[in-house]
Amino acid sequence: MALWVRTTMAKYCSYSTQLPIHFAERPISAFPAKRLLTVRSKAFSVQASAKDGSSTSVGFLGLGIMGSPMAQNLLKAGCDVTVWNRTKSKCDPLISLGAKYKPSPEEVAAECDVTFAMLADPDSAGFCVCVCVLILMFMNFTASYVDVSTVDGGTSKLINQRIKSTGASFLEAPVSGSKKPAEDGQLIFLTAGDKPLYDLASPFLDIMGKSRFYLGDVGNGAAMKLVVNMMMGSMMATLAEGLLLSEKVGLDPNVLVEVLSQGAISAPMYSMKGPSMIKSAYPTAFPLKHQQKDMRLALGLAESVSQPTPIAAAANELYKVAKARGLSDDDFSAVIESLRAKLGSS
Ligand SMILES: NC(=O)C1=CN([C@@H]2O[C@H](COP(=O)(O)OP(=O)(O)OC[C@H]3O[C@@H](n4cnc5c(N)ncnc54)[C@H](OP(=O)(O)O)[C@@H]3O)[C@@H](O)[C@H]2O)C=CC1
Ligand SMILES: O=CC(=O)O
Repeated sequence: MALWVRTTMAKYCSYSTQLPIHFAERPISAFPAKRLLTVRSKAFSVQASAKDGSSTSVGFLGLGIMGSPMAQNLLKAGCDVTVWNRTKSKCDPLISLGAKYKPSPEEVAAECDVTFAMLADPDSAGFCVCVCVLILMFMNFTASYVDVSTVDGGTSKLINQRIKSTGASFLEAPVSGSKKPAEDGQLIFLTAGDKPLYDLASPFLDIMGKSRFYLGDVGNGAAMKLVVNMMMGSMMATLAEGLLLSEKVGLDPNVLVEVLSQGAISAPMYSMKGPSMIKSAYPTAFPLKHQQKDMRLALGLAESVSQPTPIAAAANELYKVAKARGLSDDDFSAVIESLRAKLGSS
């Protein structure tokens, strides 16, 4: 079946990095209407059993820095979890904790009542939906799909259309909070889309997170996440400037971090990241390439409504410089290196 789906999908979209463009261009009407065979009884049983989240099968696509601990928390809470990751080896620790494994995203979606996707960017999120859509149409008429990746609203709306065209329901639910909050089940979910699915998914969101916001129509969750991360990216760039300036004028940057922590502009991020930035250490919690992606998407959002965002635009340039210097996979706090280069202090 998986082979058939892949062959059929190849008619619609290639597996290249350009796939989401094909995905975007393909009209919904291109999908056949076989789902008229819909079997509704499963939907009712899913809704009934999911009140405490206990007997709903959960799929998880994408086991990177965030996806792995999120799936792990679901397993630890006793959920029935099936995983897939492009690099299979990242599934192994989850399998040893009791997760089931499927070799493709579409097989996870076919198998599970609710499938979560935690993928890198719009391209990879679009890819997974693209391959899942056909199988949902033919095999799992009552499935639900929750995308927790950070993507732009346009991508999220397309994913929503594609998933809805199968009869399945869709929730966008990007998260605020990094590696440690993911490990600790302390994420903040910024959700939008099908309200019944929000209710269905809430027990799982509550296992993985400390709070959840329901923001209405698809696109609002993505927009909220991008505004938050645009501000976070600018704040990090400001911290980098402050640390380097304090050093240049002979102050101890560690004292600056302490002063910041006691004043009106204190932020957990400054206290967490400042000390390691001073030591030029950037252990990755939030990869710099993802922060730059979020700045880019946020600037696109601002552009779409003619909102000036000059500070974020300037910060984005620093992340681009850092990427060009080979720091994509370091923590986003490595953005300080682009200023060190500029100021000639490294
Ligand atoms: N890290 C953080 O602090 C936070 C991250 N986010 C967002 O969450 C998402 C995931 O982040 P994070 O876990 O840190 O990222 P990682 O880079 O650690 O993981 C990315 C995941 O996407 C998969 N992937 C990448 N490209 C493709 C592709 N072309 N096809 C299929 N799968 C692909 C990777 O698979 P593989 O293992 O094979 O590479 C991996 O599972 C991003 O959108 C990020 O912006 C949100 C909040 C916090
Ligand atoms: O997206 C990153 C985060 O820390 O939130």
